[in-house]
Amino acid sequence: MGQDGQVTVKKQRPVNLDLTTISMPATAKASILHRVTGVALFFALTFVIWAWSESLSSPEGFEFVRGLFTGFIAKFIAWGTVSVLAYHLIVGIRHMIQDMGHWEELESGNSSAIIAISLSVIAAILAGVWIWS
Ligand code: HEM
Repeated sequence: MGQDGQVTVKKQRPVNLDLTTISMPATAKASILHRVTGVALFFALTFVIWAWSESLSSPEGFEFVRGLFTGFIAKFIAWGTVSVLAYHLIVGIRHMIQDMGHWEELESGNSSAIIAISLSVIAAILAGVWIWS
């Protein structure tokens, strides 16, 4: 406290807001990506719900949506949606296991984050093979 009763803070504190120079542990990366994929899923659902609705509206609508999925852009959106869902699901399951009191220590938290991210990368590769083959 200063003499005037106000909280005094050192003015020249080091501040680093440059994300590119901040070294983040795997747990932090997993957490940030989980939020990013949660928001991405929300927007991806507009495409999924539209495609569902259109394909169920009529036989022509079904053929139209089926035709779309022969193109790269629709395939890429579908791959992105499946990959982002796989990540959010896998890291979400890790999150719920942590909520039950496991993998909260530095070592187990870190290794479970690396394993969850690795499983998601494998899932994204498999999704790509599935969609493009
Ligand atoms: C397509 C459907 C989904 C959408 C749009 C969605 C979206 C979101 C969003 C926006 C958040 C908040 C993230 C944050 O504030 O950090 C979140 C959190 C969460 N999601 Fe999802 N999610 C979906 C599906 C799932 C699934 C299938 C799981 C299964 C495990 C899941 C597990 C979780 C968990 C455990 C959290 C809490 C994370 C935390 O407390 O930091 N979500 N989700």
